[in-house]
Amino acid sequence: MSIAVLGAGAFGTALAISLAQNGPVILWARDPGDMAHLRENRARLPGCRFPDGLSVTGDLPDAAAADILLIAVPMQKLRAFLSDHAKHFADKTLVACCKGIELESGLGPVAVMSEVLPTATPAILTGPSFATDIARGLPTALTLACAEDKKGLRLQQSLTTPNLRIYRTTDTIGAELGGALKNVIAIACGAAMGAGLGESARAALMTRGYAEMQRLAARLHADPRTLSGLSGFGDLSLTCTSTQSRNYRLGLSIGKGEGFDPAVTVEGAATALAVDALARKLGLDLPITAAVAGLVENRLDVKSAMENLLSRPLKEE
Ligand SMILES: NC(=O)C1=CN([C@@H]2O[C@H](COP(=O)(O)OP(=O)(O)OC[C@H]3O[C@@H](n4cnc5c(N)ncnc54)[C@H](OP(=O)(O)O)[C@@H]3O)[C@@H](O)[C@H]2O)C=CC1
Ligand SMILES: O=C(CO)COP(=O)(O)O
Repeated sequence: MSIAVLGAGAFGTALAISLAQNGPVILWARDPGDMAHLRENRARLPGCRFPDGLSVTGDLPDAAAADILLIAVPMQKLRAFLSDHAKHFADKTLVACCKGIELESGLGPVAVMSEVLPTATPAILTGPSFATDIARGLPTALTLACAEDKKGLRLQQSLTTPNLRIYRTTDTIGAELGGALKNVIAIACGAAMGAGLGESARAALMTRGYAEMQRLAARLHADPRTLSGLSGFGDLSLTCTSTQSRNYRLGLSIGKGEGFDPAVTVEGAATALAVDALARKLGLDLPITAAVAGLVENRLDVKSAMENLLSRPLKEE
């Protein structure tokens, strides 16, 4: 099965580098610049050399001729990207590699792909993985979710590499929620750490944040086991504890009262707003998510957000 990765950000580039261990891979960039010549993506993933099997193109129809298309553009850009190139994607197997919930619709990547391209086969690749770790060949495990199990099995086999171990599920809703929601909780954890509230506060936010993730997942009929796996508990643990995470770093800067580069991809910011709106619509109580929405919109400071959380009525765990 031939593979192309569409979107040459840090994650798309890292996946292409890893997959090229198995055979030829095409990496599509909207602006390839001198990547092909340098054999490196200096802007997004500096220091990670391209293996011989990786070719770079700016020609989308050429890349989209591959059997499997990994879509690695940010969540809030996904719908427009798919619509703009719909004629090339109509009957394809599309694997979303983004983590987030769309602001306008409250949908995750698989649902957006199904809506825009009803004749394509949608799947999602998600889980705890920093792009640099994958590109450097460090051991990483991810979840591949595809509602059609036979197709999911083929994808699992095609996307496994010597350092990338892929687990499989048919629960696309759980997989996309795990990846999206952990980013929101990572912002909360970063904010607490940045404001000097301590590691016990972070552990409480991770645990109660995980309860919010499970609450929303249950309401949207995800399998609870998915959330306790790589896309959920796994990615939450990684993202809430590492300064490699951009979501965690945004939180840190909010906690410290510092600015943050708006050009950096931080999926949890828009996702917090999308999930907060969705929770209100569904009548669900997601107080940490609501606090993060307040922080990213500058309606709330960390001190007040924590006071709000601590003064809520006492309840059973
Ligand atoms: N980085 C990581 O460690 C991981 C990231 N992810 C997920 O991967 C997704 C992408 O993140 P990441 O690669 O890190 O982000 P980056 O900021 O590194 O790159 C984003 C990429 O998307 C491209 N892009 C942006 N808008 C469009 C558009 N309208 N059409 C086509 N291409 C577009 C950019 O192109 P250009 O360069 O031309 O601006 C860039 O190549 C996110 O959802 C993230 O959560 C998942 C796991 C790990
Ligand atoms: O999703 C990731 C790790 O699994 C990357 O996290 P950030 O987007 O916060 O950098």
